[in-house]
Amino acid sequence: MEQERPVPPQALNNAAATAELAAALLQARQTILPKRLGTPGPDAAQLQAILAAAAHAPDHGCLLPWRFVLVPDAARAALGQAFADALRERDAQATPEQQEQAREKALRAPVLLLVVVDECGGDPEIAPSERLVSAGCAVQNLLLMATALGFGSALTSGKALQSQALRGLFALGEGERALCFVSVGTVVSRKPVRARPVPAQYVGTLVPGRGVQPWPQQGE
Ligand SMILES: Cc1cc2nc3c(=O)[nH]c(=O)nc-3n(C[C@H](O)[C@H](O)[C@H](O)COP(=O)(O)O)c2cc1C
Repeated sequence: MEQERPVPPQALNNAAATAELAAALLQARQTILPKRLGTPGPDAAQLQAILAAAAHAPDHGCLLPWRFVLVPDAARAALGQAFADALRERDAQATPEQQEQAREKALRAPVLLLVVVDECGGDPEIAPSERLVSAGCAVQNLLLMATALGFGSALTSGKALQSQALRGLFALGEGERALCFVSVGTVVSRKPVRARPVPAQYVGTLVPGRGVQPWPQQGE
């Protein structure tokens, strides 16, 4: 298997330019739902770059507790059937129209991946929550690389992920959990970007004796 060549340190020696580029990339990513993603999808080299980005996620214990399963065109009908079966697992009265709607969800976006996390294999000291964080980081890397290559992307979830139909189709092991799907493709249309929270909304400062106080503190 081809190893990635390490980036020479001098490639990142202009911190200001690198930060500006990183901020632009982060800010460019927004969810583009699968129904808004069309062809062309990434070519083989682009898909390789997107998938390779995941490997740069932090991974406590280097367990590689997550994996991705590509769902190519030839497997979309089977996934659609699993979605319809999952619906019937939850609702035996689901109408044929509802089942068809469920099936149709498998046909969107040129690239579709299932994210799977292994919650208990390997070192039992590494908790499921840490594995989920690692998986989240891997997914974000993948989304950012897709964005950098000019593609739109989205995560989608739903009750079908826990269904026997889907678990069976993907042959998930006992300790494995299907986290979400990742879709990638060309942006056909997009919604306006959403307002982002600012750090003051999600950052506090620990002040011994006074608990967690707002950030920034006065004078900071
Ligand atoms: C694990 C996960 C699952 C998601 N599943 C869905 C989904 O099923 N349907 C959906 O519309 N958005 C889904 N989203 C996307 C969020 O709705 C989206 O990230 C949010 O609206 C913020 O938009 P942004 O990604 O453009 O910042 C999911 C996001 C995450 C992290």
